Amino acid sequence: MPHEHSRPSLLSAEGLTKRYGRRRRPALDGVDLAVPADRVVGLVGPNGAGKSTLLHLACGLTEPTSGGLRVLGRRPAADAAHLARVGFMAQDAPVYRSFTVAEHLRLGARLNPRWDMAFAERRVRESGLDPDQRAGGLSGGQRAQLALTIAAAKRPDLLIFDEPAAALDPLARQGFLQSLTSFVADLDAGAILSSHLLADVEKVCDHLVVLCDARVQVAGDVRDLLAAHRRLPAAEVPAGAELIDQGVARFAAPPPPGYAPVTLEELVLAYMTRAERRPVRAVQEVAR
Ligand SMILES: Nc1ncnc2c1ncn2[C@@H]1O[C@H](COP(=O)(O)OP(=O)(O)OP(=O)(O)O)[C@@H](O)[C@H]1O
Repeated sequence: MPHEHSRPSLLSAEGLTKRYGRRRRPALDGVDLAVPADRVVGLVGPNGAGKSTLLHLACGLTEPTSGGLRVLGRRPAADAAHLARVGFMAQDAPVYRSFTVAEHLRLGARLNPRWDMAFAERRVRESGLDPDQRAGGLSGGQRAQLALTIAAAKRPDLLIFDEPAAALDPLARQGFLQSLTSFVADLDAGAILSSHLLADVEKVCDHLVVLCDARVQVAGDVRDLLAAHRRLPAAEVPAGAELIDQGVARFAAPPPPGYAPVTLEELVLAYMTRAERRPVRAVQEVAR
């Protein structure tokens, strides 16, 4: 994380709210978030939590109902130059089924001013893809590799992935995550990756955002979060600690010795369980 002070934050949101219809519950409800530069962010949360909505807002695919969002210091998709700085890989790695692999690369070159054809062709070779094969005939893993290559060949400063590896078998997933990690390092880029697969998040991410019930439950660098949370042996909560759920507590200051550390999975589950037990909106509605 060497450029923290010289680069704008990856993502910052203030009171970010998105409703898809006036009568519907908001998909995002007053989200405040500040993700520093140069992070690989794991965005996790249950189905319907608002993860895709947040990623679509970040790419400029949809507009907020209220509140503000900045990506790399600017309004999402502010202009063509800003669009070129963000690579997006949507759920299920969509590709043009009737286009060949090589045609995808040529299309990428026409659409993206910073396109790196040498990189794209090398990646296609390295992933064993046949340039003449139509994308409709690729396996899920091959399609994911093609979509990742296209996103990275834009040479973006931020790569955004919406559940990129969900449909892949363990071997294809491992290859995909290795490619993702090496692209992020080579491009010197940040990345945001939504996933239900906590083991994947643990492998590749250094920053975590837990989104449940349209709100951020906890966010921070994984190292700091793990350092601040401990497992409590009994129901008694020591001074300076807040019980989250599932016997996991957050300490305001470095925890005293004697408490067992938590895994990332335990930490995420504690916040998800708390949000499920005590939905913020339910509490607000009772108070009205
Ligand atoms: N285009 C849309 N029109 C109407 N409602 C939508 C639309 N997109 C999302 N929603 C609703 O917004 C809420 C959040 O959905 P979103 O897809 O952002 O969640 P998610 O966390 O990505 O879920 P998942 O993990 O299942 O992909 C859900 O209630 C969903 O039904």
